[in-house]
Amino acid sequence: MGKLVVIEGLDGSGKRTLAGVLTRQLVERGARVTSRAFPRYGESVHADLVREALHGRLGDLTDSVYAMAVLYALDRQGAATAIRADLATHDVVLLDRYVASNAAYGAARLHEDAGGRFVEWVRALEADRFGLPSPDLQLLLRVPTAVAADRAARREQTEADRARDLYEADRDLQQRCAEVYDGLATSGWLGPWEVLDDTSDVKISALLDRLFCR
Ligand SMILES: Nc1ncnc2c1ncn2[C@@H]1O[C@H](COP(=O)(O)OP(=O)(O)OP(=O)(O)O)[C@@H](O)[C@H]1O
Ligand SMILES: Cc1cn([C@H]2C[C@H](O)[C@@H](COP(=O)(O)O)O2)c(=O)[nH]c1=O
Repeated sequence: MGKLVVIEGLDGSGKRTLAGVLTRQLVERGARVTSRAFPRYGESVHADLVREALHGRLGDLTDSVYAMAVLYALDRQGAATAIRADLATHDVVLLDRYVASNAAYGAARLHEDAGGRFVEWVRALEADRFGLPSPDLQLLLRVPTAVAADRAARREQTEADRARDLYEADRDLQQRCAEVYDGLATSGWLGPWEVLDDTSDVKISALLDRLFCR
């Protein structure tokens, strides 16, 4: 049975970049690795609805933190069988965002913290009710909010179809989200966490030791 490793962090923090670095390093060491990113834009109707909502095209649906969270959760539920199948055939299944993104962004939108009602509601919905596999390790890519915002802004100018969405453009939301992420990591929400200060910080051998108890 493979290990489910999740990368979490703010918009523009470098999660996708880190997923690439980690995948290369793990493959070089002979691990069978597969990766996915949530939301699954272009693959799931729920993810596509999320994208429309994040760009203000679904009326007042975006205003509802709970409605948005249900869309994200349904996208993940639709991938649960595939994730389990991946875990059966790979050493590492790497996810760019998972359940903790829902907890962090929703709680931040509601001005709640990691110990608040919303975070517990997400856990009950996605872990208990939908039965999504628990992560073996959650990596929090913790870069300063201003750095993440600058990277997201630069990417908007250099990549097609990457206009910043409503969450990405909201610096106060991102700041509160960073605080909720810190709380989730400190409390070991949904499983173990490791905090990385930047992509250069990845100690791949330590990570492998931790994952495979060597
Ligand atoms: N360590 C780094 N130093 C400088 N630039 C970086 C670094 N990591 C990523 N970037 C750049 O920052 C931008 C955002 O990176 P990336 O797409 O990996 O972030 P992300 O966290 O996956 O973003 P999102 O959640 O918004 O999709 C990209 O243009 C990427 O090339
Ligand atoms: C998976 C997931 C994401 N979010 C938030 C985080 C981002 O601001 C947007 C879209 O994600 P992307 O990485 O920029 O494509 O949605 C969330 O609130 N809940 C989730 O489950």
